[in-house]
Amino acid sequence: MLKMENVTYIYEDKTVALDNVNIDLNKGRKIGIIGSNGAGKSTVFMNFLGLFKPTKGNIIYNDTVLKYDKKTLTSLRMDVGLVFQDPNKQIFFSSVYDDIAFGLRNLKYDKKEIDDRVISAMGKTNILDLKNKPVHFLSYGQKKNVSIAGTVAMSQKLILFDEPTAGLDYLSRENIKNIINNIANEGKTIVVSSHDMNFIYEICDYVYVLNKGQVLAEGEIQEVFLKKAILDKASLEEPFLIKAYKYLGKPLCKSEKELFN
Ligand SMILES: Nc1ncnc2c1ncn2[C@@H]1O[C@H](COP(=O)(O)OP(=O)(O)OP(=O)(O)O)[C@@H](O)[C@H]1O
Repeated sequence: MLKMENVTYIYEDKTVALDNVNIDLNKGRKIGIIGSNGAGKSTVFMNFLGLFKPTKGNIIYNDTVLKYDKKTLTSLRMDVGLVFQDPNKQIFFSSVYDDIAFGLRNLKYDKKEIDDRVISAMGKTNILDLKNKPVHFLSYGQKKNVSIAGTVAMSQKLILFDEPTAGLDYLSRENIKNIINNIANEGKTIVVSSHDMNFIYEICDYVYVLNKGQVLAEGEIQEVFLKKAILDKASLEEPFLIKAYKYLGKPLCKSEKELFN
């Protein structure tokens, strides 16, 4: 549904954040966009969301060059959602229910539809017990789930996750993994930007490696992560499961569960 063709993006101060980048979000169901600080990941998301317009090149949306008129951008918003890295930037309302319902109310869905969707999104993100809780009492991890629920309720075809595991403990991280897998199993496309190589390796099936605004490599997840030279060049660490395979002679597994069972 979305592609980036030869996109260069230059900020006002002349920083070249993206340099002739090609990314095709049809290449996987769960796509990782990885790169060290400043590699250009957020700028990629902003361009895919239509919030930034490429300096050169095009965003291709449903096989045509993205136009930036109100009608096309509204359609893009209905198809593409974003889960912010920091849930505090995404949550506006004081009640969990109202916050998740916000986008749906904006689109003027009827009350029953809103209720069904909010409850379903809360179920999918394991926060049904928080329904009546004021947002300011929630922990960071719980707020993260609320912000994901708000996006899940919109039921967009493609969801971008910006650093979904930042600031989360082991259990919350596992919870996010399950949520993402369940959403992908419903037929949605997930795009995850992250520094957390273990998470990306376990969750994604296809990956783009960004380095200094350029795509350094792309491919099936194991194929890319087995090439240490690429990870070194992009200043990224090898995931634990790749290390176990390469240096400890263990089988090449996609999850810790697989390795230890
Ligand atoms: N508003 C801005 N004005 C000027 N330069 C910017 C702006 N925003 C980002 N940049 C620069 O663009 C480049 C890419 O930044 P971007 O935020 O896309 O990287 P990132 O991969 O998301 O980094 P991080 O992992 O640290 O969030 C960096 O050199 C950054 O300093």
